[in-house]
Amino acid sequence: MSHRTLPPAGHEAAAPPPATALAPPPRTAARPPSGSEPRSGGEPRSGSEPRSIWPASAAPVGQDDLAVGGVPLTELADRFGTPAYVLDEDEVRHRCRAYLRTFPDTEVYYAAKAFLCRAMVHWVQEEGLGLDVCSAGELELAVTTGFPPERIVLHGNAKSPADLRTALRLGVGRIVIDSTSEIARLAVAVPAGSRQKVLVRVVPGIAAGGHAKIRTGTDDQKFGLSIADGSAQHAIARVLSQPRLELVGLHCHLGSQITTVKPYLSAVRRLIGLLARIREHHGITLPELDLGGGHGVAYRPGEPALDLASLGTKIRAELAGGCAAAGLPVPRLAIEPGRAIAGPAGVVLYRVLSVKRTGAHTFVAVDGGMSDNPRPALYGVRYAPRLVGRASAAAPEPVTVVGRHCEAGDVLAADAQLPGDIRPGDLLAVPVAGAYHLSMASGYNLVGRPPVIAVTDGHARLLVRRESLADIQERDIGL
Ligand SMILES: Cc1ncc(COP(=O)(O)O)c(C=O)c1O
Ligand SMILES: N[C@@H](CCCC[NH3+])C(=O)O
Repeated sequence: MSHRTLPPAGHEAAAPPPATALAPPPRTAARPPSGSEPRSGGEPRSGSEPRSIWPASAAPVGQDDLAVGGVPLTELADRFGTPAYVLDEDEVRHRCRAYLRTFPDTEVYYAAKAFLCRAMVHWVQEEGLGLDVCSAGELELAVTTGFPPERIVLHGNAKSPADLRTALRLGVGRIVIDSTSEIARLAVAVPAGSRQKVLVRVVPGIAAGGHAKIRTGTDDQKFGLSIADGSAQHAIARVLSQPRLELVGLHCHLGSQITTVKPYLSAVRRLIGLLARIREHHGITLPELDLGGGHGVAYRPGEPALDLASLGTKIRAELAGGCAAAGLPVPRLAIEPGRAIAGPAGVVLYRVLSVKRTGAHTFVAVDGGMSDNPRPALYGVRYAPRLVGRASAAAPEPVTVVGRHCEAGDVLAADAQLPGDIRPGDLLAVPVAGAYHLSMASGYNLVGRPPVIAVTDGHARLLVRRESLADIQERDIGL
């Protein structure tokens, strides 16, 4: 389906919540690709029915190839080279729609840090989502692409003067206060006669998230203001004393890659408690509650994923019950999914450059690495690459897929299963590559960042070109 023929944004908002979790509704009759596995959305399916971690459009082509968005991956590798990131536009759009259907009456902000480019800005806007940004860079890219600034929320634990200036100049809808030192700094920058809507990011004291480095709901980390030690309450009082700041609500983001609903419900309870105390002390009722993102997806067959339908139903029930008990009106809800929208829509293609068999391991080295995907090195996460473009009768063997960088820790997929005859020249495809790969890419070893290619309806188009040596050299102005 081309995006030109899509219904207008919000068109499907009145439909009943889907039976699926983060999965898009069924669109094609394509069979899941061979060797595939649970859907990253973790949607409930009957019994032992196989589920896929690939985009819903993924379909086998002949004996050995796989098409995504109707385009064979071997064709993409030949045309655009490797490494290359492939983004299934329909998958992104359907994930946006699944959110809007599951969370009616909610502001759904796509978290741009997961992955942003101009096309992504268009897709998210056309589907009717807002945008969560955390720098002047993300903000400028979005607004200069035409995204309405009033539907943007700005985050950051250490917003620079340029971030704040840009936010005020462009007129962002909301700024999330993350520290007390930011309050006066922001207030003086707001032009006389106007008011900036703000939320205060609070730390509810809840441990959740896929790895210690990405848990942000507890007191022992850098984000937000603690409810337990009173910093949140103190910041709220300071904000309320600033006439140029309009406090519209509370924000919390528990962490990332959360696969159960329970921590979100605990957060709702604690935030309602704080809303009640704010009304008691300050006589005001805050109208908004932003629960952040963090919705987990499966990266490998059998891994758990957050059930979006259950999240939607249970959050609404908790909010309604808790507010009724506290005598508060139900605030307008906001959420900020990043990974669950972009992650499963992406596939990365690598070419095998060498295969080394040591005593204990087989190392399959490819032409990318930790410079385009630092996640395994950062969090020890695992991926499930597969061979495409060559039929192999060899039995699968455990291998370690490594990158090309000068680090022994440059691992892309530990304990992966690939055919025993894997060899240089083979093409590997890794699913669930759309979030936090390229957005965290580095310039290590000056290899240049890979391109991003959109696929839809059997067509491929370049969204972001490969970073060339000329790009790299241009920045280095010499002596
Ligand atoms: C404030 C905030 N909102 C939303 C997100 C998006 O998180 P995720 O991509 O896990 O949904 C993040 C990143 O963890 C974040 O820091
Ligand atoms: N970058 C992390 C998650 C942190 C998200 C940003 N707060 C990941 O790759 O999983």
